[in-house]
Amino acid sequence: MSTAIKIKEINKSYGNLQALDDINLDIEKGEFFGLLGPNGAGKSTLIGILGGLVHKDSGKITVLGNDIILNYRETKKSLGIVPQEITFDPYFTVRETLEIHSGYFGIKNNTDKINELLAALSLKDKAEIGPRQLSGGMKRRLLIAKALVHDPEIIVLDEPTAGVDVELRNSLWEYVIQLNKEGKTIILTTHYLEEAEALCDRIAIMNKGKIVKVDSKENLINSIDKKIIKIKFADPAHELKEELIEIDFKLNDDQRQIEIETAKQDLDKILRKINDLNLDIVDIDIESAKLEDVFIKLTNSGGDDD
Ligand SMILES: Nc1ncnc2c1ncn2[C@@H]1O[C@H](COP(=O)(O)OP(=O)(O)OP(=O)(O)O)[C@@H](O)[C@H]1O
Repeated sequence: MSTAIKIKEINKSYGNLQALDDINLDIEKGEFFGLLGPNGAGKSTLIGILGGLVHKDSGKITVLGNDIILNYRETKKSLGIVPQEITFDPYFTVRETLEIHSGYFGIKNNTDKINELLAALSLKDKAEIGPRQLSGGMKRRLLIAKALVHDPEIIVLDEPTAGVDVELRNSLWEYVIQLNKEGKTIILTTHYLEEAEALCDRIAIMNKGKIVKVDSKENLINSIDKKIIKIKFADPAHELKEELIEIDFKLNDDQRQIEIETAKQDLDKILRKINDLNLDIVDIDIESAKLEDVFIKLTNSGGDDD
């Protein structure tokens, strides 16, 4: 794979606040890359620098080999950035907005691409109305369409599903997955960690202006030594209390269900102990660590509330 984006020693301060602190990151062509972090971690600042909206203090970024400052025009063509904040000119319809935006890239007749985007983002029947008449979720989809009219190689989605309902979220992901399969590089920031876990190949976790970890999703999840075992018994399992005395576990009120959080290597020992008691098991469920566990460990914060 060759490099799509190379970020080298990027620093950015706002007064006394160091929003980005020596950021180094390479994103390969064709990757589905996740950029995660709690509020204020610096994700949007980094994306703003990439898109030429925020001035970096130092460092260098190249996009498909082009320096973002020296080769500004080439960079713009390669990137489709969907920003977090929604802004539109209220005087133009959805279709006109997309036609005008195509014009910024020197694309004159872009009807096929515009129709493809309107269909893929379920905006077809809204094509002739103005952005003011769109709901929040529809506006966000128009923002995505706008970023893609020039068919960029690299697509950056900054919180694209905030305020988008589940059905449309799914169809949006289907479209983005298809673009990724066609070879487009996707960079995603999201606070929905289960979304990042389902979609991304590789993930960078940022916190307080720094990248605290970059790795494949599998390696990140495997780095957490945790299993959650849930077992349901046919009858109350009073005897477990004593048998599992040295293990941390939760037994529910009717004593018919037990939940144990354990290191992977203790799994076998615990299951044997339970088996030795000859309890009648009606259901068993073993859960692995989730991306959210990694996120919390590395940033000391939860995913959904930030
Ligand atoms: N224009 C600005 N002026 C001053 N401080 C800013 C500015 N933009 C961002 N910051 C600060 O820089 C830090 C990084 O903000 P940034 O928006 O990049 O974080 P983020 O990871 O995108 O957060 P979120 O998940 O909330 O979007 C925050 O502390 C923020 O308050």
